[in-house]
Amino acid sequence: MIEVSNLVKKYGDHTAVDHLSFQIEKGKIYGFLGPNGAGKSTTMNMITGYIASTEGKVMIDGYDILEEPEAAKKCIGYLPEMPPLYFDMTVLEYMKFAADLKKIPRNQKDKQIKEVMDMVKITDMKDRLIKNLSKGYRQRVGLAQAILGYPEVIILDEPTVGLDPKQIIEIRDLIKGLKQKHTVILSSHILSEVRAVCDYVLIISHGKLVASDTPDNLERLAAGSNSLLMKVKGEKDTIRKALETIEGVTGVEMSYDSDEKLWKTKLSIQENVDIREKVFYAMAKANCPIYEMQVKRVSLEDVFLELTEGEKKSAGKPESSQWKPVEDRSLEEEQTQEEKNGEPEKASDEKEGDQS
Ligand SMILES: Nc1ncnc2c1ncn2[C@@H]1O[C@H](COP(=O)(O)OP(=O)(O)OP(=O)(O)O)[C@@H](O)[C@H]1O
Repeated sequence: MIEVSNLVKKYGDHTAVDHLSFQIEKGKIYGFLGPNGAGKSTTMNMITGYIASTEGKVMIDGYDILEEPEAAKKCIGYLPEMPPLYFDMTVLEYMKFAADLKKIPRNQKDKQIKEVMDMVKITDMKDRLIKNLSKGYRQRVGLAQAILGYPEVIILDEPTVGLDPKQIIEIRDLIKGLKQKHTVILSSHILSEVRAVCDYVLIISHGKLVASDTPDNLERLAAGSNSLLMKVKGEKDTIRKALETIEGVTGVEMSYDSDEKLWKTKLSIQENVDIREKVFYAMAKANCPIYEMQVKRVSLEDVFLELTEGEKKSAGKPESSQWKPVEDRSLEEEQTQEEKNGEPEKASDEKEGDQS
């Protein structure tokens, strides 16, 4: 359906997207996941033909987005990060305007507008000016224009950003419903969103694709680092020896908690092996009572944190997950870069004409 090959976008010296290649198959929801500034919006803007790539190719249903933009764009509905809405139009006026831009045949126009407005539940708001809508409703209107024309692929850039929890749930449900008839690609820096909505995840960091798989497989792949955390009373060597003989244990780390007078013990264990019972009997046999035992499974969050934690580390597997919250990253720094390299891009309203 979509084939992205060796896609590169440079803003001056800064490489925002760095040789990205991936394929999107029909009928699934894909999550494009990465911290702020990872290059998600830039990639989506290139896939949808909003901006040109520096290198590489995007094919949509066999059409090159730059060489045959009209045919390629017919297959795509796009909700950019800043929905291109005209605030002085009513919802219905805007929907008609969007339908005209998409060249929806006259005999289908009213029917489709009604269907789509019903689908995203904005019919009650049809006569309201867009500037008087809440952010959640504006997002629905943006989503509605993306769905109009029933394109095969719907691309949503951070569709729930800035919404309240109730609106987030509603928009997520709407997105899940789209899967029946469309392929959906959504970008997000929110893991729980991707976990809740997507069948397949593409993790991007510093413009590079660092992992792509189903959420379950990503967790399973990283599950080699599953571990069992314990607090045990007894002699260090006795505990260690007893634990090391247990089948499935691949490593034992111990540190003494002098307050509790217990050994804090971390067992590395093989994937899919439950050794709790063996550990219990081994410790009982060694006369070393267990005070606490907890299995620590790798979550998608751990995978994400490991993969996106730093450019230097992203090639290998970092030891820890000292994630710097994305909100803390220096926006100022990015803006300076933007100003420095200053490749002029159109304002969001000007991009309206490109929506198809
Ligand atoms: N027009 C531009 N000029 C210069 N640099 C840009 C421009 N647009 C984006 N960048 C830079 O490219 C990098 C990737 O930005 P992009 O917006 O694609 O990231 P993102 O993953 O979508 O992040 P966010 O979630 O914050 O939108 C950032 O460092 C950003 O500052």
